[in-house]
Amino acid sequence: MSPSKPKVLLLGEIDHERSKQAFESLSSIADLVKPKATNREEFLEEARSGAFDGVKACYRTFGSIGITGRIEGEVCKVLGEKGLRFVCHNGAGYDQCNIADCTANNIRVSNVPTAVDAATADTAIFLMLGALRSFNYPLLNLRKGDFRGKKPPPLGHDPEGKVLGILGMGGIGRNMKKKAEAFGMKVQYHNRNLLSEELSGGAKYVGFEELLKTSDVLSLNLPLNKSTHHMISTPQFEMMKDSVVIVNTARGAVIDEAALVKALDSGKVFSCGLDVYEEEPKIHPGLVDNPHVTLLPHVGTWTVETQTEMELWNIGNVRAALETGKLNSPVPEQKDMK
Ligand SMILES: O=CC(=O)O
Repeated sequence: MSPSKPKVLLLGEIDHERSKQAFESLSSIADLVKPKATNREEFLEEARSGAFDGVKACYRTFGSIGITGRIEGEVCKVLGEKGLRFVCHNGAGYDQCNIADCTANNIRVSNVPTAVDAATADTAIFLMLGALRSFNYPLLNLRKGDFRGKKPPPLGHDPEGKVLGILGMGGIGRNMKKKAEAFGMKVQYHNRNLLSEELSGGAKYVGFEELLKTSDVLSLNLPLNKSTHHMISTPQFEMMKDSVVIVNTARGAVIDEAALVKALDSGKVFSCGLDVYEEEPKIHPGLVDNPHVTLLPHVGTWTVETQTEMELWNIGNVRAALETGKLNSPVPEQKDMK
């Protein structure tokens, strides 16, 4: 008798034709299963009932948090006991997964770097220009049939000659750096590690406080974890230049949203461009009601090309897990996991 195939659990949807086919092709080496559950309680019940016995790897999407809740605690324990060894997260930011809980249950986690870089950096540039130029205000007025608004739109600022401070110089930060230079900006960065000259592309490395004190625009391009939660709050805003512009395409909770609203209201922050929020899909009323800020609903990677590449990359992680027992892009916290 041939040994039974392992199972792959699909949490969320695969949307694009090429990736649907790539996922289906895994059926030659694994049985592909989906949950019936629609919330965490039902999901745990389904797992305990044996429906996921033999699941070795799972492919999960950002939206699947609606089915499972965060990948932490009981979910890790129950799935780990049932044999789950790999969680392949389709996204760069994997803050929905508690890596310590996964490690404790012998579950390895991967994310999707690189494929997200260009589209997220494009979004950051859009938000930066929108915020610098205060484009949202005239956009709103025009749509209300009030061409430039009763009051003329506030004058914006040119990117040319301004200093862009990038906090987190990974793939997205580096991609944004190149694009910002095309607008005549000078780029400096702060990162956990100093980058080689080749990787930094000549951007100046500065300490965290110097970045805050000397940047005209501050862009957040770093992951959310315990040490970056509310990294930007009132004391940090106080250190910044007057009329600074803030751009966030990383994760909302890197900024203390209430402190940002206060800094906008006091004029310390000229404007901001945000794609991410502390409690998505809720947004602080002080942001929604402010006509001058540029807001997007977490669509940084929302293009056909990028979504397809992300799905394919994530399927590549599932395949590698099944065929070699290793993930192509394990999360850094687990790089040394035996
Ligand atoms: O938010 C998008 C991602 O983490 O890839």
